[in-house]
Amino acid sequence: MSDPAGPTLRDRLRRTPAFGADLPTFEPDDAPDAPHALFEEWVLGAIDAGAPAPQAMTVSTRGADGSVSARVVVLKDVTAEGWHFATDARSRKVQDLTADAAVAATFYWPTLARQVRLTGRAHPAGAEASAADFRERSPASRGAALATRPGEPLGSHAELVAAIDEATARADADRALVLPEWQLWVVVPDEIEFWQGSPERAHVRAVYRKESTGWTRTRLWP
Ligand SMILES: Cc1cc2nc3c(=O)[nH]c(=O)nc-3n(C[C@H](O)[C@H](O)[C@H](O)COP(=O)(O)O)c2cc1C
Repeated sequence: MSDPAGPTLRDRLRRTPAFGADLPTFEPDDAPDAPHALFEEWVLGAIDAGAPAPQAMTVSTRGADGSVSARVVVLKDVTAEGWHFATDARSRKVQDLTADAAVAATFYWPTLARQVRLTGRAHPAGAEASAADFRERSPASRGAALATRPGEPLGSHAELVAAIDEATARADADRALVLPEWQLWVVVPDEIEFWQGSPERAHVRAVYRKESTGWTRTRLWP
């Protein structure tokens, strides 16, 4: 709780700057023809600049009942096919995407004041790619994935820790062990927006849209 005599939460939020001063620039006129190349440039720039969790991707979905939800996942790769992430087939996001493939994915690199927004559709990458992704995980990550029962009520934290210990030992003993519910998913965008914040508030915004002839690129008012 904040000190009742001190500044309010509202004051603190208003006084906290959203961006730093030393920001990169973005010139859409010089950007690559395909958004994949620009995204790669930006995510590599975020990694090289030491941005925290540069691979964090917020995936937003819509369920069969129309309810929406969003959560952070780890970006595994970007290929000509799309943006890859891995998850458990029993999770809400997979239930949502199975009912409705429409998806949005968002990246934000705060120290660079850069945001990327994708919208499109998602599909599973297939059993082989999913198993390969699972096998590439560390024993601890495989153990954690094997132990969990996504979204089910959990009695205590100790129960989780014991389940992870037991599953990690199994994963350690058997390199070939794969969680059947492990799924690699691919987000295939039809629109990608790149946004570069500016200390002068002249933010730069450009959107790529997929047309039958290829990608178009348009500068937008921020
Ligand atoms: C930084 C970060 C990375 C995460 N990476 C993943 C991931 O790669 N896959 C995943 O299923 N959940 C990941 N999670 C957990 C999800 O955000 C989410 O809590 C979980 O997948 C359940 O989501 P759902 O019930 O909406 O499907 C991550 C969370 C954070 C904060």
